[in-house]
Amino acid sequence: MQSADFLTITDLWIERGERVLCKELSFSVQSGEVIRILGENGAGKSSLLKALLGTVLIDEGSILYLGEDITADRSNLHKDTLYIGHSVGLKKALTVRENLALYCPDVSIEGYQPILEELGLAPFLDMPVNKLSQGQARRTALSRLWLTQKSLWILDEPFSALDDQACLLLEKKIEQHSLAGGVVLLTTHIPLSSIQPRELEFAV
Ligand SMILES: Nc1ncnc2c1ncn2[C@@H]1O[C@H](COP(=O)(O)OP(=O)(O)OP(=O)(O)O)[C@@H](O)[C@H]1O
Repeated sequence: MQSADFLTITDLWIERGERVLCKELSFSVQSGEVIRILGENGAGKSSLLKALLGTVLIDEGSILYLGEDITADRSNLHKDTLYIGHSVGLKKALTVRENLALYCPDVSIEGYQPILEELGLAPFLDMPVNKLSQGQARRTALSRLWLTQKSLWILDEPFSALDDQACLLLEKKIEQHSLAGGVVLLTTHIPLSSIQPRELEFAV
């Protein structure tokens, strides 16, 4: 028996304000795929990611997750998804350690010391996020990719504010996730150097 697509998007129609962002958009995603959503500023890439998550309403169309229709109820998708959006989504008054404890309650931070060292976060664990640079805050948000186990990563501009070393580290992590059968949907305006995602042009 043929296994179901990881995601099947059919005839998606999204309007925001006065604009139609997409009409009858259909595509499917298989396990292990990395998909880069392409499009100019304002094309609707972030809106599409949010529509998949259910935080932007879709006007028409359907979304299947592993063969199950989740258009009306995304809870099964949410259980398996890690979303990191444009804003880093951290509690700014809390320290890096406190944020990680909040978002990754099941892990012992000490067990992840090597990756926190590699991400350059170890010296800042007890610093409030509002005292970090943008790149350090982005690294903190992205460390959840190492600290949690979710099959679907939805990453909106994950490379922004990162230096070359952190970009490479993130690309390597995305590649490992896909080799392990995970799925990554991402947007980025930054050229990628070591991974070649499937590209999905987003335009009306
Ligand atoms: N909260 C909102 N309410 C109404 N319209 C919005 C809202 N957020 C974004 N839009 C509109 O939706 C359209 C698509 O925006 P979106 O952020 O999805 O584009 P994008 O392709 O991700 O852009 P960028 O590359 O600049 O990040 C834009 O016309 C924008 O003005």
